[in-house]
Formats: sequence, structure tokens, C-alpha cells
Amino acid sequence: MLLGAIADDLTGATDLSLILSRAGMSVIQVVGVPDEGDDFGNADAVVVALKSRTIPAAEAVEQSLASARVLRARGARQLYFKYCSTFDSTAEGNIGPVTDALLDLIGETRTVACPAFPQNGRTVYQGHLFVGSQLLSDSPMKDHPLTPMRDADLRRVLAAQTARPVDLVAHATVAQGAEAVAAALAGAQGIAITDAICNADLMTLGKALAGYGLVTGGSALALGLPQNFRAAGLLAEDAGNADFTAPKGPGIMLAGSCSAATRQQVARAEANGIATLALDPLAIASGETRIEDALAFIAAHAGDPRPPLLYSSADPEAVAQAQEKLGRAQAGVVVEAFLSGVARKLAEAGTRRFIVAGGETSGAVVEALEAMAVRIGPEIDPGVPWVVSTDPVAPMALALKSGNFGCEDFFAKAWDMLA
Ligand SMILES: Nc1ncnc2c1ncn2[C@@H]1O[C@H](COP(=O)(O)OP(=O)(O)OP(=O)(O)O)[C@@H](O)[C@H]1O
Ligand SMILES: O=C(O)[C@@H](O)C(=O)CO
Repeated sequence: MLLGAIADDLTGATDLSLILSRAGMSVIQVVGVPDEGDDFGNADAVVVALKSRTIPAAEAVEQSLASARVLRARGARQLYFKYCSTFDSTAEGNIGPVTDALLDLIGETRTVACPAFPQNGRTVYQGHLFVGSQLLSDSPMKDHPLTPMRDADLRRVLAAQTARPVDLVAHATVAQGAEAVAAALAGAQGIAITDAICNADLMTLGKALAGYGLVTGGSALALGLPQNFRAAGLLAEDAGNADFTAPKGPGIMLAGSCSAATRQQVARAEANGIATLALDPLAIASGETRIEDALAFIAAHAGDPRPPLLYSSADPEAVAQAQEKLGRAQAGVVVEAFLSGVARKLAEAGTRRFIVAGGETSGAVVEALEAMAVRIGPEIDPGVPWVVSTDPVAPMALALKSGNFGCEDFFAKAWDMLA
């Protein structure tokens, strides 16, 4: 193993796995803290998918450290802590504490933090995170159900989460190339936010980070890392990934993401003739809408050319209403339990193809499906691959979409790729 990665949610993990796989590393993704004896199948990179973005910081630290210990014991030369390209954190924040703990574990004092993912519109300039042309704090991320992001100044956001100094390597330095970045990093203190506005910047940063025991960021910071292993003679030109064959069987689409992108994609799915069922957290909580009702709806659409889409995706006002009545965390739990309950029942009855929107939602669904390890398949849209679970008896094809990712036609496009 060359690279050992820990992702704080499941869609983030598949996003990172896709980037590594496209850069020619063989990748296996495991769900939850791995055991030392787990079979990683000689993968160049192992990506551990946790569900640690919004849990208490102490638990996020414990799970990340336990994962890192296994990855290091199995030979990982570099650790990667993957969080969201929109730097999603609760008010308490887990990015700082996990980064601190991983640095302590490996006995290093410096690393970088770079959530930039230019291909999906996330750029960092002067330490400020942009989503498209908007500052993070002006973007729809300000209304996220679990991690509303109201400050775009990453130095300030991170400084509130770590006792280490937070520094900046600004774009003027990044533009000068890897040597200039390496020199700036050597002089920087603690955790350095690194500017990046295009993939070339990320390649520069990747090169400068060759000797670092820990790298932290979104997925795109990984673009430049495989080349370091190649330059050191540790990685073949294209280690390649096994061919992807989607298991046969019925499918389902489930959306718990309330992002602006997902809501548009749901509307487009409806317009594309996909049968949709809207779910209201309050109706679920009161028992008015039951899992059996959803299963009956799905059964009634068994003959449709594309499978139905169940969604709880709602606009910020509706989310606020549900949260007011149920509590922020509980509203999420209610929806996640419902969608994962539906998924479990469907899998028991033979459904083998799942398209899921939302990181927390995907985490809950995949846990219910007990898909403990996946291999990376073809890209649907930037950051979103099809993956197939490694279960030899009942493998499942999964498309796990980060809330903000995917083209407007995502649901139809993902399904049609399997046709
Ligand atoms: N109508 C709703 N009201 C309140 N909460 C909701 C509603 N629908 C979904 N949720 C909850 O909102 C959260 C959405 O988070 P999730 O990570 O699934 O999506 P996302 O944040 O858009 O995706 P990503 O993390 O990949 O960017 C989940 O916990 C989900 O259960
Ligand atoms: O980095 C991103 O935006 C995604 O991989 C993600 O983590 C969404 O939850």
C-alpha cells in the first residue's frame, strides 16, 4: 500500500477513490474502521470511508486514529485525510481535531489543508473558499441541514478547530511551482491552507507534498500524489483497476440530500418520466408514512424503464420546519433510517443497483446493505463513479452521489450507463 486515506463520509471516499483510480492507482474502498487482517487485495491505495463528519469530535478522532493505525501497519507510506470540498464542519468542527490527532500519530508537525476541487467549481484563493463565483458563505452551503457554512475564510474556520497555528500558502507562491511551495511549506507553521484555483495548482501542490506523512483536503488534492510514487519507482505507469461489471437486477434511486444541485436533479428526474415519491420527515416521524408504503409504490412501478426515485430533498424552509419540530440531528436520523430501511428490504428482495444522493444518506444506506468494501468503476460525472461491492455472492452496484455533484440529468444518466 502506498497511500492510506481516511474520508469523513462515503460519497467523499468514492470521490477520492475515483481520482486515484483515474490517476492509475489500484484502489479499494472499505466502509468503516478496517481490521488489521482485512483483505486489501494488494491495492496501491486503500480509502477508508467513515461517517465521521458530523459525529462528536472525540469519536471522529478515535475512528480516524484507529483507521490510520491499520493503514500504517499495512504499509501506507502517506496518509490522506479527505473532507468535503466545501469544508463541511459542524459548529464544533472535526477537521481540526482529526488533523491534529493524525499529525501526533505520525510524529509530524506540519501539513496542508486544501479543499479545492476546481472541476466542480470549488477554488481557494487568499485562503477563502469559493463555490463557483460565490464565496462559500453566500452559496447554498449556508443552508446545509447539518453543516451550514457561514464563513468562507478557511483560516478562521480552521483556527477555531485546532490549537496549532494556521498559515497560508497563497496563490502567488503556488504559481511559482513546486519548489517555491515546498520552501513556503517548510517555513510555514502547523496547518497551511493552500490556495488552488485550477488543476495545475493541485499538481504543483501534490509534487511539493511528496515527503509529507499526512496530507489533508478535498479529493482533488490527490491529483498530483500518484506521480510522486511513480517518480520514486513505486507505482507502474497505470496500475489499472479491475473491469467493472454491474450485477443484474432491479434498481432504486434514493435521495436524502437537500442541496440545490440534488433538488434540481430530482426535478429533472421527474421531468424525465422517472416515478418519484416525496418523503416528509414529519410524516415519517408520526408514522403516517411507513416503509411498507414506499415499498408498495416501488412495486407499482416495477415495469418502468427506469427505477423510481424516493426523495426527502426539500428547500431550506421545509428543512427548517422539520428541524424545528424534530431537532436538527433527529430530522436527519429519521430520514436516514427510513431510506436505509427501504434499501435493506429491497436488497433482501433482490434489488442490486442503487443510486443514492447525499453523503450521510449514502453512509446510512450502505451500512444497511452491509457493503463493506467496493471497487471503483466508471465515472458518471466528476467525483461520482459507479462502484461495485466486493461481496462474491450478492454484489451490488452503487452510485453514491455527493450532494453538490452531478449534472442536472444525473439520475437518468447514471441509470442509463448500466443499460
Ligand atoms: N426534508 C428534510 N428535512 C430535514 N433533514 C433532511 C431532510 N431530508 C434529508 N435530511 C437530512 O439532511 C442530511 C443531508 O445530508 P447528506 O450528507 O445526505 O446530503 P448532502 O450534505 O447534500 O451531501 P454531501 O454530504 O455528499 O455533500 C441527511 O442527514 C438527511 O437525512
Ligand atoms: O468533496 C466533496 O465535495 C465530496 O466528495 C464530499 O465529501 C461530499 O460529501
